[in-house]
Amino acid sequence: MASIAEYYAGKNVLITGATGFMGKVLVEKLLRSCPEVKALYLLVRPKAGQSMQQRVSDMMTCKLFDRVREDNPDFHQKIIPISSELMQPGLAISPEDVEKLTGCIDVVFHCAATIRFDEPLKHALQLNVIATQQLVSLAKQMHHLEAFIHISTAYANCNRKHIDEVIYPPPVEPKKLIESLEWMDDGIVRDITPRLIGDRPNTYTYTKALAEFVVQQEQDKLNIAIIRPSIVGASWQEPFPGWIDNFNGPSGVFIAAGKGILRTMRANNDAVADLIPVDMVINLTLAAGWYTAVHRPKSAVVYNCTTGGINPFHWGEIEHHVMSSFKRNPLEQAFRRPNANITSNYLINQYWILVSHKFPALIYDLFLRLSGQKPQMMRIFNRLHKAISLLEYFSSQDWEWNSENMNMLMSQLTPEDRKTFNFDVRQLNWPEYIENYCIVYLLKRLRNIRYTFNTLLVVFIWRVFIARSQMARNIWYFVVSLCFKFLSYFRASSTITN
Ligand SMILES: CCCCCCCCCCCCCCCC(=O)SCCNC(=O)CCNC(=O)[C@H](O)C(C)(C)COP(=O)(O)OP(=O)(O)OC[C@H]1O[C@@H](n2cnc3c(N)ncnc32)[C@H](O)[C@@H]1OP(=O)(O)O
Ligand SMILES: NC(=O)C1=CN([C@@H]2O[C@H](COP(=O)(O)OP(=O)(O)OC[C@H]3O[C@@H](n4cnc5c(N)ncnc54)[C@H](OP(=O)(O)O)[C@@H]3O)[C@@H](O)[C@H]2O)C=CC1
Repeated sequence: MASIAEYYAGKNVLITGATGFMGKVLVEKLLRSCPEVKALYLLVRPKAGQSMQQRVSDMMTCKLFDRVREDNPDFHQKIIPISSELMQPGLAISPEDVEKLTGCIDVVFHCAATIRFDEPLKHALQLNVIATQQLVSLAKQMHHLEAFIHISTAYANCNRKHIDEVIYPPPVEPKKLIESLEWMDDGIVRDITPRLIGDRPNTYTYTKALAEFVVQQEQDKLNIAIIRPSIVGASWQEPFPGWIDNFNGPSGVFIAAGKGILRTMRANNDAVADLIPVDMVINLTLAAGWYTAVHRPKSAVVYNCTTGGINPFHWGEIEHHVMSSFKRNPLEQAFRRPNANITSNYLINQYWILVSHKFPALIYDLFLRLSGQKPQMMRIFNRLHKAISLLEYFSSQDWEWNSENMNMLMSQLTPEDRKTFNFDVRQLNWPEYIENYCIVYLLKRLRNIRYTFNTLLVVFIWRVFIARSQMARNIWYFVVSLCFKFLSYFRASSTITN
């Protein structure tokens, strides 16, 4: 049987959400560990004044792709951006692109979603459910499609305590919900949202559950796998330890605690913190793509991609390791010395919010006002309180996920693939992982300080040298005039070509 890299050799892969946190890691890993992959078609939208091409070019220059760049400086030739806005009918893909994609795609990875916990229901439904439905329709037209991999979340069924690797009946028939919300204005939808989502905490988990059902409906026509990661954190090993590019989930909490801003949060010390590193999730996703295409299971296979049942770590331990890491390696410009505590007691938490958050913020803002500056600390705390209030549901209780399919998949890999696409969460050393998670921010800062220091040093030595030596002065003027001539030449040639 073909190894994972052999399977992807010569394949055309379609990826949605490639500009996001997990999508980037997926693109990087495919290019690095499956170097014979034919092409990656990325569905990308223009955003914040940047064209789709510009966004993809910027993404490929980021540090995450350093190792790929080293192995293959021309890797960008394998990336084919396709303009697509998933909120639009037909995903706003041009007819020419639809023809191109239906004719050549072998594997689809659907990562795009809105992961905001406060997303209005209509918007979350449009992106997480309707866009998924449209992508599935497009996939059904693909002549050579071998696998459709949908990224869901382990919390899609967080209204249950024990979660098996099955697709549970949806809380409502998605088609009916879409039809009924169509005619309602945003105000009415906002009012009825709590009743609709019922015992789920937000529109995110609710719409991700509906999306799983939508994908499952096509299991007779497509080879489907559904990946359900729990809380996706910084990378464990690849392409280097501690890579993260956002403040979602625990990352924002860790930084707020490291900066000494966050002092208290509601979480259960003894509850399992089901964190999983992004590189492990992506390794499992690629392995699932391979398995689905090669074995073509009769029905959709669900992979609960979690750590708690196999290598549990608890919020209390996380608190301990995060705080000790920041105490040993303090962040720059911290508001106060880091000292955050978690408690499951509502009243104790409220007390500390008053004493350790609101009171110091008030004093600091008073100081800013008196010194003629704009007060800002209370605003920061209000936003932080909003963010953590949305996360507390996940840190105050625990769930049990069955992960038999994850174990089954691991047993199917060759020993070589088990190393290259490692998702064996038993190998995770939590204290070491947390240390890397926290320290990466510090390293970035230190690197900036080191660059600034080195630049200043060079300028200083040069100034001293120039002031003392006629020869150094001559070399300096020669180099400057050469640069000037070069610039003039380029300006002139670009004017001619325009
Ligand atoms: C030592 C202690 C150990 C204990 C530690 C316990 C950790 C317990 C984690 C559980 C984690 C469960 C995760 C479920 C697992 C999925 O299913 S994963 C999907 C995860 N999705 C998310 O995490 C998205 C959550 N975020 C959101 O929904 C939105 O960002 C929010 C929170 C509603 C805020 O929205 P917004 O007000 O429009 O503004 P936004 O620009 O997004 O952020 C505003 C500010 O909040 C801050 N912020 C955003 N997110 C966070 C955050 N997670 N934390 C802190 N600040 C944040 C931002 O930095 C920003 O600050 P400024 O830069 O303006 O100063
Ligand atoms: N992060 C986590 O902890 C977890 C994530 N997941 C799941 O993993 C997947 C990826 O999550 P993650 O990478 O963290 O999310 P990000 O928010 O980092 O990325 C979301 C991606 O979706 C794209 N997207 C959003 N809206 C649109 C749109 N209208 N049209 C086109 N593209 C759009 C974004 O593109 P753009 O850059 O243009 O905005 C981005 O590429 C999601 O399905 C999520 O549910 C599951 C469990 C945990």
